[in-house]
Amino acid sequence: MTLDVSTEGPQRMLGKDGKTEFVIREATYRDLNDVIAINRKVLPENYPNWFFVEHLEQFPKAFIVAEVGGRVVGYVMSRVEYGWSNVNKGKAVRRGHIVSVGVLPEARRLGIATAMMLRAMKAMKIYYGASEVYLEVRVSNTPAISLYEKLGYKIVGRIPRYYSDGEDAFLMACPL
Ligand SMILES: CC(=O)SCCNC(=O)CCNC(=O)[C@H](O)C(C)(C)COP(=O)(O)OP(=O)(O)OC[C@H]1O[C@@H](n2cnc3c(N)ncnc32)[C@H](O)[C@@H]1OP(=O)(O)O
Ligand SMILES: [Zn+2]
Repeated sequence: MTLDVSTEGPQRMLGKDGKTEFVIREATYRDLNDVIAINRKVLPENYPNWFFVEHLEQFPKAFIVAEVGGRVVGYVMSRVEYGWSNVNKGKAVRRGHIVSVGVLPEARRLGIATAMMLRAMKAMKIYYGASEVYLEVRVSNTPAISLYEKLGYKIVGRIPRYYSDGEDAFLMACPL
């Protein structure tokens, strides 16, 4: 997957329906209430407010939101860590971590998650020195798994009972 996307300023894009315009940009503090509301609406994995603030403070270039008609409809929250590679076993690397992704139901299948992910991945690489990126996803979450596969991620492991309801996670990773 090419990371041929800009990481500077707001980017206006056309949805896959050929008519919905959306904007991809870095999140600001003023977006956090919307981001938190979307997270609570679309995912069972929720976090205290400080967790969102901390990611925005530490990795602002890789905390991306999407807007349709001036309304925030999606987010990607990321971080970069130093740890064992999920791509080259035994090597310690700076690895990007996609912590949470969500798009409101009414704004799905337009390419918004794809565009936000590409921008977050490129930002992790060029601003924070990540050479690869990984994430966890529920083994039953077919839409998200196919999104990640299209972006070049591969399943590199399975984490038993990762989620609080007992479901396993796939560990997926992609070189940058
Ligand atoms: C690390 C984590 O956060 S894991 C959890 C991920 N988040 C969630 O599961 C929250 C609930 N789901 C969502 O918010 C959304 O459905 C997302 C984020 C998974 C996808 O957002 P979207 O903006 O709709 O994705 P986008 O339009 O870029 O889709 C890209 C590709 O992903 C795949 N995809 C997306 N949704 C679906 C679906 N419902 N069924 C099958 N494939 C899908 C398709 O391959 C799609 O390409 P296509 O539309 O050309 O077929
Ligand atoms: Zn994670």
